[in-house]
Amino acid sequence: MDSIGVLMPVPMSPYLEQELEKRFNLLKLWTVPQKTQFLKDHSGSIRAVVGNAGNGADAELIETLPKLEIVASFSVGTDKVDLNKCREKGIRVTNTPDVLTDDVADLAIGLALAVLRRLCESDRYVRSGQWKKGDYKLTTKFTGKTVGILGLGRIGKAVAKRAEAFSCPISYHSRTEKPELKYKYYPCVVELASNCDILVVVCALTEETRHIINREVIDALGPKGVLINIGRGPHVDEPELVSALLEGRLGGAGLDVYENEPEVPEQLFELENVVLLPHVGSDTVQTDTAMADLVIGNLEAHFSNKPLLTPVV
Ligand SMILES: O=CC(=O)O
Repeated sequence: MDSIGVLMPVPMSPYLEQELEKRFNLLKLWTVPQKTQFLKDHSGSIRAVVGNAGNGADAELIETLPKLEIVASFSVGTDKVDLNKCREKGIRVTNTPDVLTDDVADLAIGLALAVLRRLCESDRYVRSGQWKKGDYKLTTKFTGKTVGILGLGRIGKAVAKRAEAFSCPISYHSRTEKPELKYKYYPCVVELASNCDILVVVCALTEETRHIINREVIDALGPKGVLINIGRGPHVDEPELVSALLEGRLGGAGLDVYENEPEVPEQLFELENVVLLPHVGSDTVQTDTAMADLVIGNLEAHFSNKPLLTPVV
């Protein structure tokens, strides 16, 4: 398979690069200065693109690569891949579900604890020597808080399971009710937000879920409510979130994702009821390896005419 051109637009995992290089002709687009010319020069040999949560394969890239057969995303979300264009052209698409579920769900709970118990702020309190002048203030209990989950797929269910261990009543909103689950279903997001203390956003980003967290939902969550976003930045109307936090209309937020990554609204930097992470939901050594192995498994299956391991298209 070493003559097969595999295009990687951005760096994502040294282990993945190393393993791809052992098997394919890996073309690292970020290392070349003249990207358009490079793509033209290699358009006859590039048969696969390996994208990620930030850089997938848009219609323009797909059109540039006439020999493209598969987009193997190093991510569970495929919102940066033009799925319709892929369907139209018979290009296969794969992602990396399941292997990252635990890490992302763990992080959701970590963010909720960090916001309510002010973990980052109290860490800064110790480091800056302020403890010597007096005790840190009281914070808010997490155990028993009502957790609302927006999107009860694999990761949503894993968040629910973890939150249950903290005695949190669970409710959710998703496109359809899941009667086999014992959690309370709300057919509308505003209702879910009005009836929970912590709202965790974990659904897929689609045209229907873009800005699903708007002013009405934020106000329904209210001055004691906490928003946790481990889904995608564009799920949230970010200027509305920022003004709600600045005006005290929302109790707090734990964010791993933003509308224009890596840009983060600077007004949030001063707020101690906000915890900001740089989109690291699945970024552990163990999961990086498992995701990379899945990307390679999908590419090897495709180029040996075997069924894909985790097909999306
Ligand atoms: O954001 C990360 C992913 O989609 O895997």
